[in-house]
Amino acid sequence: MDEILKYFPDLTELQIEQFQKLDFLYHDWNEKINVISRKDIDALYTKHILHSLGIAKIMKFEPGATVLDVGTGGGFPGIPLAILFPETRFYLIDVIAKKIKVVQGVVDALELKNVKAEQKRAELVKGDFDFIVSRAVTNMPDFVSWIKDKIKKQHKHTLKNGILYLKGGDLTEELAAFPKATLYDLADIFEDEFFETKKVVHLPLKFQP
Ligand SMILES: C[S@@+](CC[C@H](N)C(=O)[O-])C[C@H]1O[C@@H](n2cnc3c(N)ncnc32)[C@H](O)[C@@H]1O
Repeated sequence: MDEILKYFPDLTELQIEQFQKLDFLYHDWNEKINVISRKDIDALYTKHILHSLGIAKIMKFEPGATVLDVGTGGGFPGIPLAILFPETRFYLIDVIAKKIKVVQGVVDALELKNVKAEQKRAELVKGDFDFIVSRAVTNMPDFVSWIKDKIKKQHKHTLKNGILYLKGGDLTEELAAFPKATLYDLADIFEDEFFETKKVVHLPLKFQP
């Protein structure tokens, strides 16, 4: 939890309480349904929560904005972002029903009113969103083909809307077809060797697939 406060010192008491509760909730749920690898669960705050919040260091979601989290698994990056931006509406989807069961359990326990979680395949999601976030789901070309018709064509929020994708490793080849993509290095933001190869890819609305 100290890691979160170090980089997000302005949290409200409610947000601190919600982030603190994640420790118990994920340990508890993970006993029943494995959504976080055993070796990572003890580093929950760094490897999952802070990593998810890396997106918030790149983009401030405005009140009323809508965010789709594709392939959320146990709720990453969607749940940490929903705690941080309580006025933003988050729609978390995953194709595996039992993962959504965990997400719904965490959402209910935290009383997060700004989150809807649903078992759904990305390609079948209806609607349009200001932002689409994701972590570790598929390669960028496939991802873009799944979701490119789900970003609002006209938006009243920020000029920087679009896709925010948490990625690791060398992305040169994967992003070759997306010259408008900007890479943000999380190692420049968070002091922990875990973030050495971690990036946020921002692909704005008018990208050219
Ligand atoms: C490696 S996990 C990552 C989970 C989470 N984003 C995280 O970072 O912890 C990939 C997730 O994507 C989901 N997924 C894969 N293809 C999908 C699709 N077409 N639509 C929705 N979810 C999908 C899987 O079920 C799985 O939960």
